Amino acid sequence: MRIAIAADHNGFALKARLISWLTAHGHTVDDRGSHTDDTVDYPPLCVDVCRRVADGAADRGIVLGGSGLGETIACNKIRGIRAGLCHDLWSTRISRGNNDSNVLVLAAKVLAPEAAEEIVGAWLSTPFNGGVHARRLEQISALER
Ligand SMILES: O=P(O)(O)OC[C@H]1O[C@@H](O)[C@H](O)[C@@H]1O
Repeated sequence: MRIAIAADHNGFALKARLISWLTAHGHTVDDRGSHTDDTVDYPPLCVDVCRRVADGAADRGIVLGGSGLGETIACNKIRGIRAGLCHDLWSTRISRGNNDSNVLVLAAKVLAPEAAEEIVGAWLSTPFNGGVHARRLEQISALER
């Protein structure tokens, strides 16, 4: 998949590790920054990744922050984005299977690097279940109109 990824100062180190993991697993990664661990505001980074997903320039997006909470709020402001903050495999599978999330948000201050890799792997491989969930997603999409 073509994956756009970004992180603020809190997620900078984990982003580098995940880029290596994603590349090793055959994905094409578009690193949207930040490129240093200097303190930065995360909303523009979220917008950049999410616009690439919404426009079709990327298949999926991954955003990393400290808690991931602000990033999730920002990402879900972008039309067409379904961003899920995932701390474990259960929520990751729900995020894909029920919510068809197209942006994964990770909390660098919560997750061990190995857990983050495991979550990314599950998120990329779990299909959307459709059915009743498609109807609910359409109800959510209607909120954007
Ligand atoms: O590190 P500081 O600037 O205190 O807070 C930024 C974090 O606040 C949270 O919403 C985000 O997860 C972001 O990473």
